[in-house]
Amino acid sequence: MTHYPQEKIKPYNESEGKAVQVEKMFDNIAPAYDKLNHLLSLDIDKSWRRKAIRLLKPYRPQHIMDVATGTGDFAIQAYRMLQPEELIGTDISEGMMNIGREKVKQMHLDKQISFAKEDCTTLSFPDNRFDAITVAFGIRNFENLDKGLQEMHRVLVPEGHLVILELSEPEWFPMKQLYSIYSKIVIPNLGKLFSKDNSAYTYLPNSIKAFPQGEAMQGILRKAGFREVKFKRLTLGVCTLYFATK
Ligand SMILES: C[S@@+](CC[C@H](N)C(=O)[O-])C[C@H]1O[C@@H](n2cnc3c(N)ncnc32)[C@H](O)[C@@H]1O
Repeated sequence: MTHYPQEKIKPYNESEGKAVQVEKMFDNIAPAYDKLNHLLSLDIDKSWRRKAIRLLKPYRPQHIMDVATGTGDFAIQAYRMLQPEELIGTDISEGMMNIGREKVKQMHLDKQISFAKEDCTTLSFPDNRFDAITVAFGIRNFENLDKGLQEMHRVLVPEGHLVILELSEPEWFPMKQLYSIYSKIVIPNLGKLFSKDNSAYTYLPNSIKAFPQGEAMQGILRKAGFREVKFKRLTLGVCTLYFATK
């Protein structure tokens, strides 16, 4: 098991474990999360989500788990585009999922989309349970990335697919320079203002910076047992989309 730099980047302090702090942080920012998410990404996150889900369409997955589902935006979009028999959103933050539960109820999708508290590094599901797994902006927060990926591999059916969206640091001019200013000034200040959490939106760019991206992440996915691992940089590298098969 390798340990990666982002596993040491924690929201609040050095003493508590990362998962405990991440759960607290998301419970804390849950009421502001949706608004801030769309504001900080200038709504581009919506097109990233659609692009990611489109990759699954040809395989018509019927049993889907959306890991780190948070307030459910990815799960809702996936349900609309794929119409699976079953869609379970899992997360460690009940605060985030409660917002998601309320949203799906209002959309009359509460029979189609369910939520369950699950830490992705120790899933309670049996082997070969899902045809597809999706994770949007979640894996960067795992306390143990290798374990999380191994668990997702275990509960996928053979030939099942994993789709990951994760924020990344642009490597080239001019986006590298623009992103640098945005992540040092705009994200922490707007984040603090809207979420009232002084650390969460400093943790965000710091954890993005430390997280393995592109070819490095491709290697980590292969090590967890995935094959045909592909990735695509979106919006000049602000986000990276990974697609892998069990
Ligand atoms: C940035 S939010 C993303 C929410 C949603 N996927 C979206 O696209 O808006 C990250 C979520 O990951 C969850 N999370 C962090 N570590 C996790 C873990 N080990 N297992 C499951 N969920 C986790 C957090 O609680 C949080 O709700």
